[in-house]
Amino acid sequence: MTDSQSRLTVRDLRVVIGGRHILHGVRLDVAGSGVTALLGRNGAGKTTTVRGVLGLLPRTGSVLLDGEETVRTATHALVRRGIGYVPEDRGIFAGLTVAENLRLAERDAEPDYGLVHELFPELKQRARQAAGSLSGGQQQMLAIGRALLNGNRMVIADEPTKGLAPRIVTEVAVALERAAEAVPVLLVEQNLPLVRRLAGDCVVLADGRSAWSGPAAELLADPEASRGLLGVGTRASAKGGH
Ligand SMILES: Nc1ncnc2c1ncn2[C@@H]1O[C@H](COP(=O)(O)OP(=O)(O)OP(=O)(O)O)[C@@H](O)[C@H]1O
Repeated sequence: MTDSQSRLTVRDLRVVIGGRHILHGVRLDVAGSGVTALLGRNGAGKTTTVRGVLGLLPRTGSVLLDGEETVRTATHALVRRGIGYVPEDRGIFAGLTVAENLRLAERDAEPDYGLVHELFPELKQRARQAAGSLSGGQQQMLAIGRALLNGNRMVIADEPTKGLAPRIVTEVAVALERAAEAVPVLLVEQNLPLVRRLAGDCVVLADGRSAWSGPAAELLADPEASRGLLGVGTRASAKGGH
């Protein structure tokens, strides 16, 4: 890790939806480099945490981006301050071409197409193809590429490998690994072998709270802790993949 300061520091994040308390005080630090994984069983609150951080849901608590409080900052302003988002459903425009999807995401005066095309040469080759006709893996690469186009301070990717074939998961993993060389990544992920490969630190949520945080390797080396926190044995999940 080149930067010991947290890029994102979340404290006591609380979200209430329709009168129901979904997050009860999440604590999360995203390192200044590399991949930090956000883990937890289905329904633990991972997506709600991401949406809360981004201001897509009303939230209270503290969300510091490079030490600056953003908990009252609107989503559009937060995005301009440098958070790239790869949503769970990828959020690409199926009827537009690959190039048009990227152009729509341009924010900086000089968007970094060099980085995007270096990481994902296919996006250059398929520039004129309708995004809706791309494979799931290619669409994911478009979604990640779009988040890397601008000089972001960090990227948040919500389950980018969900539903992808194993070979494509490997491609997305390589892409994320390379993306994390350029910008710190907060990765929501259920694929534990992928977490083992990519993540430095991880935070595990349970019932809308942070239940564990520390080095991902440490958690995944402890089958009992993994089973208790994630509901899976790490050996079984290594075989099963997802
Ligand atoms: N819009 C909503 N209205 C009501 N309840 C919601 C809403 N969004 C999320 N929840 C509830 O909040 C809890 C956390 O959901 P969330 O999607 O954040 O979990 P998750 O950890 O991302 O799960 P998964 O791994 O299945 O995506 C769940 O019990 C879910 O049913």
